[in-house]
Amino acid sequence: MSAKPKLHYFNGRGRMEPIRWLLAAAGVEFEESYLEKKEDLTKLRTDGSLLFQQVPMVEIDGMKMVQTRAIANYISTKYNLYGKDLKERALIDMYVEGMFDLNELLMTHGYQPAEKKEEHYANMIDKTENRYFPVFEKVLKDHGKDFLVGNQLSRADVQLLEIILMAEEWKPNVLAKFPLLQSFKARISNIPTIKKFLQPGSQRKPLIREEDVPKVIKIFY
Ligand SMILES: N[C@@H](CCC(=O)N[C@@H](CS[C@H](CC=O)c1ccccc1)C(=O)NCC(=O)O)C(=O)O
Repeated sequence: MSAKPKLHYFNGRGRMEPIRWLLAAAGVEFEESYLEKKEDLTKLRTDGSLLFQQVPMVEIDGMKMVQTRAIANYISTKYNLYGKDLKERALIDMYVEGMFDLNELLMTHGYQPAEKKEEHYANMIDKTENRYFPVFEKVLKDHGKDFLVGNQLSRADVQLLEIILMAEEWKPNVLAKFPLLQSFKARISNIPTIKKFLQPGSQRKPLIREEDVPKVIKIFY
């Protein structure tokens, strides 16, 4: 039995949350090592653990993986969350890259300075409702299956549920015009491994509180 993956990041969502979601959906237990101060980051850097001096870093299968997308690709391939063939993987990649673009907005909103928050929010919600969610609503309609690609769970389904929940945190009725996304959310949330991850006490991280933002920034700058 290989050792559990070990995630190195601060105790929050940031760029590591999509990786936590994938591991949880795959039913893979993982450990976490939290960076709490700049010295914790410096230590990882000086012992040569960070290829680009950055986190996320995941110790998995004897590797110290960095770069969120590379880590997510590895986990998705290893745990069969990447479709059944090259064409399904191509669709999954397109959908997931779009989701990463939306996630960049959703993930960073809480970190925006006061003077940028209103404009950032308007753009974030506009892109959510008018660029990204309409695409996935149509994919679900045209594909007509339980999942976005093929007929099995993939990383695309996992990451779409993650961003749906993040979008709802900022705008609770964001799915009002997307009935197929509403049923998708209920269906995927009910998958046992995901249902467990959504329970209180799991390793899923909460939305960052405004008062904690300076503490996170201080670790990295
Ligand atoms: N391409 C890479 C990029 C990885 C990356 O940007 N890592 C950062 C920490 S995460 C960041 C922390 C505050 O800015 C954050 C925290 C919360 C939300 C968004 C970003 C880092 O290590 N910054 C130190 C440095 O760059 O010297 C990847 O996809 O993995």
